[in-house]
Amino acid sequence: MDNQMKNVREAALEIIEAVEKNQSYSNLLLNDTIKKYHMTGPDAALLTELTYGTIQRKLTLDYYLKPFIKKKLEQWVRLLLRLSLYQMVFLDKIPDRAVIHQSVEIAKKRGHKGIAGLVNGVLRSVQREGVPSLEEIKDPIHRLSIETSHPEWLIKRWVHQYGYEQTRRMCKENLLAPVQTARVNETITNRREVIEKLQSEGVTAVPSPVIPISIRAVKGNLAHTEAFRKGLFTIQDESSMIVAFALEIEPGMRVLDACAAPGGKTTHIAEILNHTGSVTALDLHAHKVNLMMDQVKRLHLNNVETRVLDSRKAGDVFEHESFDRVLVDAPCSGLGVLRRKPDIKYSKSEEDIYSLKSVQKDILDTVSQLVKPGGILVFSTCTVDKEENVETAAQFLSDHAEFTENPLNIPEGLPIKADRHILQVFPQDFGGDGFFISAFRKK
Ligand SMILES: C[S@@+](CC[C@H](N)C(=O)[O-])C[C@H]1O[C@@H](n2cnc3c(N)ncnc32)[C@H](O)[C@@H]1O
Repeated sequence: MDNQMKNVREAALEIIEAVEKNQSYSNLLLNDTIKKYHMTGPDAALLTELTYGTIQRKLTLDYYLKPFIKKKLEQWVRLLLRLSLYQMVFLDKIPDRAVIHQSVEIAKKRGHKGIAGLVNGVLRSVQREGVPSLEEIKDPIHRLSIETSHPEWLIKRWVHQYGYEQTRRMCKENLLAPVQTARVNETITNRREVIEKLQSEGVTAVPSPVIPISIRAVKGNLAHTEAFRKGLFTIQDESSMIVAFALEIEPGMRVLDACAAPGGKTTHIAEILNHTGSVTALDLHAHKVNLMMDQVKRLHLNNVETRVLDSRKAGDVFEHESFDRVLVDAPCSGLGVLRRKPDIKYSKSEEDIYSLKSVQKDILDTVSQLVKPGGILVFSTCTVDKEENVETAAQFLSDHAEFTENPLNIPEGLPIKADRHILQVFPQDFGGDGFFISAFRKK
């Protein structure tokens, strides 16, 4: 057990280092590491907690460590201290002396006796003296930035867009682990059957109070079940599930999903079509299109056609005005999914937001030509930034007189309301991702 725990911490340190060097995203590295070391239940859970927690709390941890670090440290030593402090300050289940012992062992193994002594000294001083108080930070923006570990530019931007209180609630929510939710595949089963089947496999799930086709996992991992392998559901965030409702799909329709991989919304649309009509699913990357095909097969769907294509070229490939519905679930900054991908908050910049906005505009301009008269175009993102969301949607309407606002059709159980054709979901609204949805109808 002791040895296993040490391995988990070393693995966590490796992931945090790779993320810090921008080598990959934390969620991808975490999955790869769990597979590589064949980690099971408790070890995988601890690795996830340590990795996400340390990344999520980076700015707070650095603030806490600052008074105890007197000289320049090698990067891995600083990260080891961050990882150790996360356990000492934010986790109750591991005694401080165990954390310090494990960290010193890692320092000895990777470095030398001197580094082990330094790690031991810093952590023992923190244990003795306690971490500095956040109350010492007078500026409210800077304090919120350190307290919730979001960069100051982002806090300023959100306060400007949504006010201080909404920003504070969003930043706090971004530190919590999201509940695992799944969309029931109603072409072959229903919510009650899925919940019973999961129960027989030792996984407890309950019906979602906000989305009629969603279940929420209470105990166990939905991904590791036979019910999942057999295609009874798709693991998907509840905010993402709202998008297909906004498309107002009817049987027999021809639908284009312009940015489709990994296929969460494509398969939802195909399920609503229930073996009628068709969904044409485009994505820029061949490997992602392959992943999408795996999902289509797993869910036993027969009405999805995939294609590797830059949707900015879709106007040359498909007949104009030939789709009843077009979805642009656009590439975006991802600032609505910081609970799942905490590293995004440190890697994205304001320039990224403006360049993504320009890609979003180009995709919308092209694929809007493919919408039939009377058809609906939905534009969605998993971000909360106004520039990428309401601004892109407003610009689209002002550039395209042939489109008008289409009032949003969303599930009644949601505790939030659309503002005519626009819906901004915040992570704190009902525990779903931060998400934006807008709908337009071609005149
Ligand atoms: C937000 S994700 C889509 C998520 C997907 N709709 C789902 O629900 O699973 C955006 C996708 O757009 C793809 N993409 C980015 N630029 C594109 C372009 N110009 N044409 C087509 N796909 C693009 C990315 O590869 C990425 O898979």
